[in-house]
Amino acid sequence: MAQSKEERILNFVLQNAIKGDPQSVVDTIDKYCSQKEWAMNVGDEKGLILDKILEETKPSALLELGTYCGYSAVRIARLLKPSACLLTIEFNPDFAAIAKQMIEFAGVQDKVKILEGPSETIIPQLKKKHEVDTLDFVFLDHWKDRYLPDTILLLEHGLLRKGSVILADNVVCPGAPDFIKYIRNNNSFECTNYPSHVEYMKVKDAMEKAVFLG
Ligand SMILES: Cc1ncccc1-c1cc(O)c2nc[nH]c(=O)c2c1
Ligand SMILES: [Mg+2]
Repeated sequence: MAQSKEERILNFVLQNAIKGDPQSVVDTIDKYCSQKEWAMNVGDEKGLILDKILEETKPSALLELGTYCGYSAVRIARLLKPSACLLTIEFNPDFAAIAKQMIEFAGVQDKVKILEGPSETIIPQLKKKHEVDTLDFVFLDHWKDRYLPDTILLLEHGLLRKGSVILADNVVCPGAPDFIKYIRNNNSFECTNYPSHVEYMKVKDAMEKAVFLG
């Protein structure tokens, strides 16, 4: 069976990165995806914005929507305190299998839990099945047309508290106009836009931070 792009990315990491070194895994994926095959990792430019917001927030309970190959899960986990936990939801089982291996190779498996399935099914289960109280940080990086409905699900299930940070990738390209319209017009959120570019490209993109005010 022909290898998938995601398998090629994983194999490049397994053969070129340093086992147990999350920074080298992040750098190796960026090297492959900027020089060999483009892939939808948050990348190094937007990754630095993610890093800065994580360092400001110092979260303990985190949720990521859209694991893909595990690039951002490794990037996030490398900055977390030992007791912190990142839950990451991935709909595609092939991507989830790649991400599991990527996360284990990076040595951050104790801080990351991959939940396989649709976000609309898993979000309502987070409190009872995954022992979540409230989330300190949420990274939206899955399907743009799920950003708004999943944000509403988080609110409806009491998963946000005063100060919870939502960070959304790709609010310019591919764009999430309904999410942006809702969140910027909702007085319960304080929004900040971070202009950037699509990973590994010169095309304009941006990230949006929305702090829940309770
Ligand atoms: C695929 C693509 N083509 C051109 C421009 C941007 C994208 C793109 C970039 C991303 O960072 C994405 N993140 C999560 N989910 C996506 O679907 C996605 C798509
Ligand atoms: Mg993205």
